[in-house]
Amino acid sequence: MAHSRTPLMAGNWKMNLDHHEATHLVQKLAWTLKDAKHSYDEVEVVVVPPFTDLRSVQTLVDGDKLDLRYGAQDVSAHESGAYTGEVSAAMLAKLGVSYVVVGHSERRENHAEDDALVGAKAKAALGRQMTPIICVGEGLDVRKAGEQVPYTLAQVDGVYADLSAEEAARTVVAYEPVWAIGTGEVATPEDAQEVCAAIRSRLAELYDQEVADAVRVLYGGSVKSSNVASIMTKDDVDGALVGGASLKAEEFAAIVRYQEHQTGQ
Ligand SMILES: O=C(CO)COP(=O)(O)O
Repeated sequence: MAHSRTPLMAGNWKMNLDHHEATHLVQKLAWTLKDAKHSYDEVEVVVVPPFTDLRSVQTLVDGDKLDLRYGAQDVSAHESGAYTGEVSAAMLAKLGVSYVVVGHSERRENHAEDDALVGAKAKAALGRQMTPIICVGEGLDVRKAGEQVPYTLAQVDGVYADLSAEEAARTVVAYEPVWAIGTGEVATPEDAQEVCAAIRSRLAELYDQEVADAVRVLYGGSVKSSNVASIMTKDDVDGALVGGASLKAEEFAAIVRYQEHQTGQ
């Protein structure tokens, strides 16, 4: 990375680990990172547990003053009211949540979320001073057709349609090619760079270069400690959104410490 954006490593636990297990994993992660003298300024570390774990994670992070932040996996686009099963941005902000994942491909697929809804969710998070991690990325058929860049940029256009430059500058984008999620099929560093760079250029077109330079663009999809360092050598990749590998403290800590195994890549 040849710029001043702080790398961000976020662990999306998906629908795994109850609040007891969450406490255990966060404690273990904090200890592992402490041993390695991890510095918060060097790499920002975020865990994204299920909603039911957030209060326990908050208590632990605040009580022990841990060097990490936490996020939620989704948020309602609505303020409050008759939306059974939904969780509002205000409720998350009250729990000290810093990040909210919006538009994950699993929500787009299983809950028919479209770009307009994802944009509204991002706006809801921003309205409570939380950072949305906006997920975009193509499926296998699109990749095979070589259409990954226009497809992903169309998602970017749709999600940012209603966001101001000030709001856009406070977002994070996660490029997660659907064919690489949970498959062990990781995109090559060049694949990741191609789309991440295109996303940044599109943000410069939609807003300006300052906004594009401020936004961190993450790669997600089968990231592990063994492949993260080479992906992180790319200029427009500012971090990773990690699924399965974030459920093991040592493995996720090794991902956070990618710089230690970056030499020679
Ligand atoms: O979907 C992902 C993170 O949001 C990626 O999941 P995996 O790392 O398990 O492939």
